[in-house]
Amino acid sequence: MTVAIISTGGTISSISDEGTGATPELEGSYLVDSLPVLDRGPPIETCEFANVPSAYLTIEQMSSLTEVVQEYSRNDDLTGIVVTVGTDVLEEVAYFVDLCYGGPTPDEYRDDCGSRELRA
Ligand SMILES: NC(=O)C[C@H](N)C(=O)O
Repeated sequence: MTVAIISTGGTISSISDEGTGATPELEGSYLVDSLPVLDRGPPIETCEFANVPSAYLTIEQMSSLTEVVQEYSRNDDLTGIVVTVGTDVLEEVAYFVDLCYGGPTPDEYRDDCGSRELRA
């Protein structure tokens, strides 16, 4: 069973630049490769959805993100779907996708596989 990680940008995907500050440039696959603890978990498939500060996500992009989540949720080979989003509008994106998703929701929430490291 595989976990899909859909990356959208935010500080977690950013590198520091003295002139422009933090700019999202790192892909989700880089984030996964940066966390060796994830090797202990299920295989991971990454989806580079966007690479923007979260406040730059448009309604259209959030709608597309919902469609991507819906598409992944139809894949029986997946055991989980993770969306990485910047913290500025994290709640708004989660609320939007939750309202528009309409698919099955997890019946179990787990706190393992390096999620503490991811939160850090
Ligand atoms: N911590 C963050 O990710 C903040 C960032 N400005 C964003 O929401 O994209």
